Amino acid sequence: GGNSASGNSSQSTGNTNNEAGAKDGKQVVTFWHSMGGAGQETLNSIVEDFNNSQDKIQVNAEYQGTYDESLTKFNAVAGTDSAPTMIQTFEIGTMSMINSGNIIPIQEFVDKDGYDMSGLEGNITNYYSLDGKFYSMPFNSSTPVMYYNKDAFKKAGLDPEKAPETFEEVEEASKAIVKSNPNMKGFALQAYGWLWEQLLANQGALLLNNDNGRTDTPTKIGWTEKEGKSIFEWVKRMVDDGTFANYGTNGDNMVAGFLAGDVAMFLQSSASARDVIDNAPFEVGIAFLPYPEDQERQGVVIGGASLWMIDGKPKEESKAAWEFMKYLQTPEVQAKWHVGTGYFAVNPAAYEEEVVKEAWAEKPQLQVTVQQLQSTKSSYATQGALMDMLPQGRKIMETALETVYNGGEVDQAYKTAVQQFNDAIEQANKARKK
Ligand SMILES: O=P(O)(O)OC[C@H](O)CO
Repeated sequence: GGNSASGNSSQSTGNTNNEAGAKDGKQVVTFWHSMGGAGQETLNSIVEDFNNSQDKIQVNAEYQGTYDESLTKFNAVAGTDSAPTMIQTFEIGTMSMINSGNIIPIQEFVDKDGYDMSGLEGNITNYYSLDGKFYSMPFNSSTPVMYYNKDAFKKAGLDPEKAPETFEEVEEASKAIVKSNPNMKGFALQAYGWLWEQLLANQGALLLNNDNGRTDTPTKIGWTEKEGKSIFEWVKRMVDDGTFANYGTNGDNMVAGFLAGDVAMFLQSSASARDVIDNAPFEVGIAFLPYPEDQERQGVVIGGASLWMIDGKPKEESKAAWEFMKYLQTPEVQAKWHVGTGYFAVNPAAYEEEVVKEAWAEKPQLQVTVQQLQSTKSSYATQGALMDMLPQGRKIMETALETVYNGGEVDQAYKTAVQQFNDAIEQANKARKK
């Protein structure tokens, strides 16, 4: 996916024609995205299919770096002629996009067109529908899963068909791995705020108060000390055991380490499923996210990104982008997207398509990601948090995690992070009131 830490450095942008307006009688749509690797290949192929399917609209898909990088570029050109027609923005950018005044809510197109959004996956609607209104078009939805090396499990005397389910089971399995192969670590957790948020939600914990910002503007953090610390303490135990692989914030290095047999388990977006399964010289298992054994598994929050219509473009151009957005929702396109990447089909009718059935038979791991989403218990915790300071909150948790990876004490790192997180919430509220 397009996350800040594991973003892929691919520079291929497909068609780089960036001129707005009509071209050869065609309406040109400029689409900024953050898909690297298999995501980029699959997206380019879908865009090509769309362009070939009709002769009125030409979509130019342009890779703009990670979600963070793309948003920074966008903020620099918003309101000018260089702004794209539409942009893919990560889920935690939702509130800042809405507050920016730079977008046209998708709901306006839905209403004008009488377009039916009821076919969307319920968890995805839960995340993106605010007071019954869609501001952006759901497109690439993911959640993290646990990837593991089945061959290494066998070698360590572990059952490759039964992945560890709890934090404690992950620790036990990690010890067995290191014992059977001193050159391999047991487990890696990229210092990535998104993963920390998901491990929190899986315990039923809120990230922000006021029901994760779903019923009112948050005023402070929503998790308890026990919930928040459990993740740090778990990692700390593995650091102390010598079973933890420290890749810091670098997701690319972590995946490379897994593929090279340096570590047996890691957490990462389902978006990486095809890249990981296809590139591993061993059998890859995919499993649900772990949780502390004294809690019950609650499930995951929708991650990934959605598509935003940029305000201030000629009407015909926005209308053309809307046609493309609708095309992306069709079962055929969503089926191709799911099997080519590991992202969900936002339109679950896609799972009935032949290409999905074949892919699931051949790579059953792909289906585990969908099962984890569909077995998620609906609550404010798993609906996910909304606030404009969330990207900043992620950075705070990443710094705290890295401190612990590098030998720091949990109590101090945790306390500092909570303080900074609450400060960020307060500052964001003040800034908006100005
Ligand atoms: O890498 P992705 O696209 O699965 O997205 C992960 C996070 O939700 C981004 O905020």
